[in-house]
Amino acid sequence: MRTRLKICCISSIDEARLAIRLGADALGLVGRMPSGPGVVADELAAAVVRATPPPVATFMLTSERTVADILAHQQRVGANTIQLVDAVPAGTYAQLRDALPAVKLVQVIHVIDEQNIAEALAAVEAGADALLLDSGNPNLAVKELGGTGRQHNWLISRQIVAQSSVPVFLAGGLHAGNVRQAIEQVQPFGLDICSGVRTNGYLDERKLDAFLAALG
Ligand SMILES: O=C(O)c1ccccc1N[C@@H]1O[C@H](COP(=O)(O)O)[C@@H](O)[C@H]1O
Repeated sequence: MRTRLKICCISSIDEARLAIRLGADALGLVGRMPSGPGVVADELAAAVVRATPPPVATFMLTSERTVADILAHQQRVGANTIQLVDAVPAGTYAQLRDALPAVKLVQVIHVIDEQNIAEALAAVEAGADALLLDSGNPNLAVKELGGTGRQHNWLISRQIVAQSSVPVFLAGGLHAGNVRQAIEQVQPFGLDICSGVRTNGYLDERKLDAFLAALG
């Protein structure tokens, strides 16, 4: 099966159109975060969502952790997928699903050590529709919740993919030079990339072309 591609940190409608033209299956729109280079205003994220045709998916990245705040963020942006970049309390997925039955829920797991395998499987058990394995560190005083440009331990990611009953995206420091190895080693459902296809913060057509060529 073809490895799906999500292009993250979309910062304009032009970037969205470029990503779609080159074959993106999904676009990522980064909401308010404690750190990271990809944040955009909710109004801009909402405009990108409105300009994105099906079947391209729109992922709203949220660092909110209460159901009320996540729902409020979703109402401002209108994306069809919520990407939870931080851990959420038990019961959150069920409450979100009741409120937004058509919206998919993707839980980010920041892969630091083998304990993250149990964390990932618990998120699946609790009702996440998909997992996204990234390289942040939510334990820092100023949390890193993604957009690090760093690769993590893919041996752990491979174990999560092997044991997950839902699709798993791989993120974190991907670029044209390591994407082939990422696919072979981790065997994810999809790839998620931000800094590896950007120059000075802007989506770079040549880097994206090179990434896609390496993807095969
Ligand atoms: O990009 C950000 O600013 C960001 C901030 C907080 C959470 C997630 C963020 N972006 C996501 O991080 C992954 C990995 O980025 P990279 O490829 O390592 O630069 C990216 O795909 C976005 O989903």
